[in-house]
Amino acid sequence: MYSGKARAYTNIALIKYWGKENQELIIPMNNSLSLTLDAFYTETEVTFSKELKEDQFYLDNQWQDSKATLKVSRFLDFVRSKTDSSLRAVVKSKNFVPTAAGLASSASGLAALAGAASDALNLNLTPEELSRLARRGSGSACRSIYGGFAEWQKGYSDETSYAVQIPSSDFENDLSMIFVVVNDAQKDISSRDGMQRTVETSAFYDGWLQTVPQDLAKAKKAIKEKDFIALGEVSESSALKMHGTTLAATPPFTYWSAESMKVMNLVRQIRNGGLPCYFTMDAGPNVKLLVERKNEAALLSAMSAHLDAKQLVVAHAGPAIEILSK
Ligand SMILES: O=C(O)C[C@@](O)(CF)CCOP(=O)(O)OP(=O)(O)O
Repeated sequence: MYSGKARAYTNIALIKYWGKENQELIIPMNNSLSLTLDAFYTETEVTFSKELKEDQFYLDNQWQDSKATLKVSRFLDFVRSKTDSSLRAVVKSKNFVPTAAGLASSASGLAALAGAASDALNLNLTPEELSRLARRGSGSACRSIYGGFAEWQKGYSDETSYAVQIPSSDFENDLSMIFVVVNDAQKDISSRDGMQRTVETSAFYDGWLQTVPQDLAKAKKAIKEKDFIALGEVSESSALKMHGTTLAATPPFTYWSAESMKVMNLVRQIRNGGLPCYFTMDAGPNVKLLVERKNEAALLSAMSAHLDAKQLVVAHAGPAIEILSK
């Protein structure tokens, strides 16, 4: 029996990953940049054993059926192919997210899985190698190997596509991210399906892609100069352009609900009132607010005048993946 355990934190992209150049290898169309957060993390334990006839996946102590297990078992197949092993595994994952629903991320889950599996098999991977491995589970997971700011360098092959830490002289600790949990969530299209449909059919996709390199450069410059306004502006713009591509897909779709729009307009209103704050969104209706830590309380009170305080979850910069003693 070989077992391993890891804890990995979620990350939110400021410059979005939205589309694959290679589905099988999960090579993205563009580089992306994220902030790892402390509020949500996944702890995963993996035990490979020759006694097992098939992989078993438990999430928060609930056995998961084959559909829910798809990303996990595909990832384990990949690990087995890399290590010439045929051993099946029991995977036990626990998501540590505040009560608010829908905040767990596949990024922390697949990153924790990669960490636990490599620990179980004593692969002793470098962060770059672990990032490359996690990418095969889920693209955004490759960024959760690092704390603070990370850049996923798209590369052009399995070997060259992985994330690296962005030096930031602690700027991440000047920031807060407030998750606004939106309750009118309709059944979402998964990020994997949403980006595939967009790449294949959206008239706006190329326009989005052309703007990414300059946005990435702006974001890295803003981090280097600790320029919050510049980072907020380029992050909000990146999210809006990414989501704009879905409207021109066939069939068109959007992750924005009526409440999402209300929150976005509220952020603009508060910003125009003089409090620097920006928003970003991913493959769901929840809205993530970016604000300087010194203005976190002011933004929280401005938002709670319009929203139920239970919908607001505060996060700060989070650490790198942790391999936990078995
Ligand atoms: O995180 C970002 O950069 C932007 C998104 O969150 C926007 F929704 C996409 C994340 O996609 P992911 O779940 O990693 O897809 P996979 O590679 O098909 O598993």
